[in-house]
Amino acid sequence: MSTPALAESRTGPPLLELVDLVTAYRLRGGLGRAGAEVRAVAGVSLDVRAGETVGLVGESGCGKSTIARTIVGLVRPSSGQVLFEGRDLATLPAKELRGLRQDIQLVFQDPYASLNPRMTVANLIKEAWRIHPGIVPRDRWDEEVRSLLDRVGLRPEHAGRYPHQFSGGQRQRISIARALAVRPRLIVCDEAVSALDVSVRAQILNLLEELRRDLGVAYLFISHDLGVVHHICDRVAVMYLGKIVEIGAKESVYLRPSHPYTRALLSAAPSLDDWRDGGRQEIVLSGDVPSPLNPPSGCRFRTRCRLAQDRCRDEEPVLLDRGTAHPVACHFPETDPS
Ligand SMILES: Nc1ncnc2c1ncn2[C@@H]1O[C@H](COP(=O)(O)OP(=O)(O)OP(=O)(O)O)[C@@H](O)[C@H]1O
Repeated sequence: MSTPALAESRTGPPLLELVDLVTAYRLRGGLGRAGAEVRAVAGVSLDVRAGETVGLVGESGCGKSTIARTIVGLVRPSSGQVLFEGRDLATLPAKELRGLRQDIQLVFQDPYASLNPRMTVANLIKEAWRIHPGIVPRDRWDEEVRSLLDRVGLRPEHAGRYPHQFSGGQRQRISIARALAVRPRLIVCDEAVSALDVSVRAQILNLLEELRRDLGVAYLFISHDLGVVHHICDRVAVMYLGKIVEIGAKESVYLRPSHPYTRALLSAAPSLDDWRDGGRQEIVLSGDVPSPLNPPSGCRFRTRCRLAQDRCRDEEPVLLDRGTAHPVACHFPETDPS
């Protein structure tokens, strides 16, 4: 359901730009690791343009949520930059930063955890206007709540109800309404549809797509589900152990994956069976994801890669167009159709 034209025309300036972003957590204690640093995001560059949907995929623990949390300011980058329309979030004066925080909203996997159970839907939405005054005049709040609920497919009478009175899909609609209340330019969706069953998931994806079409909102769409990302995104970035290993237009990455990790992920995604006509052999990844506390030398994927050679141990591959259809961080990318 994405717009093919957008995938090709990346002309405007970036709305969001991550420049060599590193985000590390310092461990507090236990097992002699106190003070050790987990580089959950280990040098990521990525951009999202206005009205675009960029997917970020990878196994659990590869750093996707840390990227989301860094973008919205819940954790601070250790180095590198998060730029919004060219402005560095780390160096902006507090007042400008507040305005900018309004432009970027986060929608989580578990809407129940992010919705205060003691507030009605109307108050949850109005709270956003209390935090960011000046968006909607107070005398229009009730009217605007009704219009937002309508926008996300809920009814006016839902305004007076509490989060526990809704289904999972409806709660995610409330989260989206609350995010939209501050008129964001970018919504970071962190596994936003992962907890929903298939039919509700499709409804929420269609809603996000509709909002993009009507309001021009852009998405950074984080998911471990390659089928969902294929459905909604224009571009896709594949992450492994804190780094992007392959990035490009969705059609290019899905039809011509070049990194052995991307190939393995795609081959193992059951939700893509319809799309690929059942033609792909599953590539089984051996071993576990290494700890980001002590990542392998050279290529981080080499300990699980069936194509690894000595060079992969000695030299870290950078993200480059290597005669592949799009940039890939691999010394030995595969270019034949898989
Ligand atoms: N607060 C924290 N303190 C220490 N380490 C953390 C913290 N949060 C995350 N990590 C570690 O950082 C790495 C990346 O975690 P992150 O949650 O960003 O990955 P993810 O790809 O979003 O995974 P998931 O889909 O399971 O949430 C993991 O190794 C995780 O254990």
